[in-house]
Amino acid sequence: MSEATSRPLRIAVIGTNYLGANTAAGMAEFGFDVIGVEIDEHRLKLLNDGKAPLYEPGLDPLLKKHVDSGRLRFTKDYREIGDWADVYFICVGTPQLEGSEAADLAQVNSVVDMLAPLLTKPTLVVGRSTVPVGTSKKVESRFHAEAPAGTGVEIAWQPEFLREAHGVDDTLHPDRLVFGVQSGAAEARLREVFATPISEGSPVVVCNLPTAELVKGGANAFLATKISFINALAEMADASGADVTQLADALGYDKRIGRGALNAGPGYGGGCLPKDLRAFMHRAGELGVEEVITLLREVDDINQRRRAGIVDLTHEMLGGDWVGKNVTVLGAAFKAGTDDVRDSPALDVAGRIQLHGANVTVYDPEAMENARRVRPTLRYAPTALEASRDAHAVLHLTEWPEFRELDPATLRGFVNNPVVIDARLNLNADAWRAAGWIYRAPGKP
Ligand SMILES: NC(=O)C1=CN([C@@H]2O[C@H](COP(=O)(O)OP(=O)(O)OC[C@H]3O[C@@H](n4cnc5c(N)ncnc54)[C@H](O)[C@@H]3O)[C@@H](O)[C@H]2O)C=CC1
Ligand SMILES: O=C(O)[C@H]1O[C@H](OP(=O)(O)OP(=O)(O)OC[C@H]2O[C@@H](n3ccc(=O)[nH]c3=O)[C@H](O)[C@@H]2O)[C@H](O)[C@@H](O)[C@@H]1O
Repeated sequence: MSEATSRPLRIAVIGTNYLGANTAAGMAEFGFDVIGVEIDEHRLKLLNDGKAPLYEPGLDPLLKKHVDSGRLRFTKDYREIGDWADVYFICVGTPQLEGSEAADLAQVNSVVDMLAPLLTKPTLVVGRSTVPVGTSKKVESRFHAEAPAGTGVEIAWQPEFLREAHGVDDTLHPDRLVFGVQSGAAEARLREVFATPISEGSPVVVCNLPTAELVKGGANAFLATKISFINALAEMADASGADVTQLADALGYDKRIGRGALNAGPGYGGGCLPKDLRAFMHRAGELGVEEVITLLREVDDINQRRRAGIVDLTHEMLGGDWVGKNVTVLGAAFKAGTDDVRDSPALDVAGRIQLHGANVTVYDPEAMENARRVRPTLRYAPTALEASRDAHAVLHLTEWPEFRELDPATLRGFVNNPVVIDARLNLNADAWRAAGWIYRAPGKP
């Protein structure tokens, strides 16, 4: 409840795809009145029908529940939120800038363009998008200069750590809340907004704006580093006959290390870790902290090497010849549980192999539509079995449970050549070998 008016808080969520759709639904679930602002007509229509614009387990029912209850609606018209909300959350995209490693802040700037002129009363604008350190102060200067309310518009930054495929749970039950604030009033307002998870035990870190911005970039840089570290150990395992999965299990028991983000595989992808690591390096360069770039450059290089390594191994398993060879790619999403194909290792590998001249057929349980849109020249099949027809090599590149449940004996009947490359190290090697397959998994003997 707003203390002043005894009505539920009013929350505006600007930009409602992966981050924003989860945020808007979560805010409604916390009991607030929510308006989501989205400029993409297709997403807007889906959202107003109570449907998520993406595949995210549990999000459709939550959206539907609150669209139906009237607590949540979506619009493209900023006039509906001007002077309406108690808190404005900025959740627009910050992709990699074309031709640079920097973050592209055009969407954040477009929010300021449209929102600032509509704010005539004091209010709180909270950034949730991932931005380079220093961005929030620039956003603040613009609001102060361009909003009729001037310095009455207060800026806070509250980075979000949700993982796709776990978006709803991570939004409702965050493992931590980071409030980058400049006043006790802003902290109090954020504590009011997140009262439910705080009462359930989510820890809160209250800090200044640059710390909040750096926490987010730092978290993703650390995750990327951990993944590349285990992938470097996979290279060591390949060179020495060790098993990287057992290695990860044994390292993970050390509480200081932990087992999370230690699954070796085709490297990290998605709409966040790759571009956030690069934006972090770029910003470090601007700030003159070159050592950070030296540290993280290798993380990115190892990640790229994983994709190239899978292509090389496929070439080797095809007898060193691409021509006339059929390659099946199981998986298109950047990880299981999502239809997101942004910077997906699976699609990248598929595209590289196609460029070499092989015929590539892709199957994914959820990401076919998105994959077709970004890689229209690849072939697509409606099932894993169909995709494997006449294959000379089958590549397991996204760890969907249905791939682990495939019967290798049945699949054996579909292919030309029983070669499987388990880049996710997630199939039952013994079962595949017993069914007559040549099973290879980078990092495993
Ligand atoms: N995808 C994820 O799981 C997470 C993303 N983040 C960060 O959150 C931010 C958003 O990420 P995504 O949702 O993945 O991005 P996205 O690019 O998928 O979605 C951004 C949405 O904002 C809309 N938009 C752009 N400009 C707008 C404007 N001026 N007004 C209203 N809507 C506008 C777009 O149409 C789009 O629907 C990024 O900074 C990302 O790094 C943070 C945590 C998790
Ligand atoms: O900033 C963001 O947007 C989000 O980025 C990641 O979330 P997400 O991209 O959804 O996916 P992760 O589960 O972290 O996986 C990222 C990539 O690393 C790969 N990965 C992950 C874990 C692992 O052990 N090994 C590994 O190769 C995944 O397959 C995937 O390609 C972070 O985990 C979130 O905390 C963060 O909020």
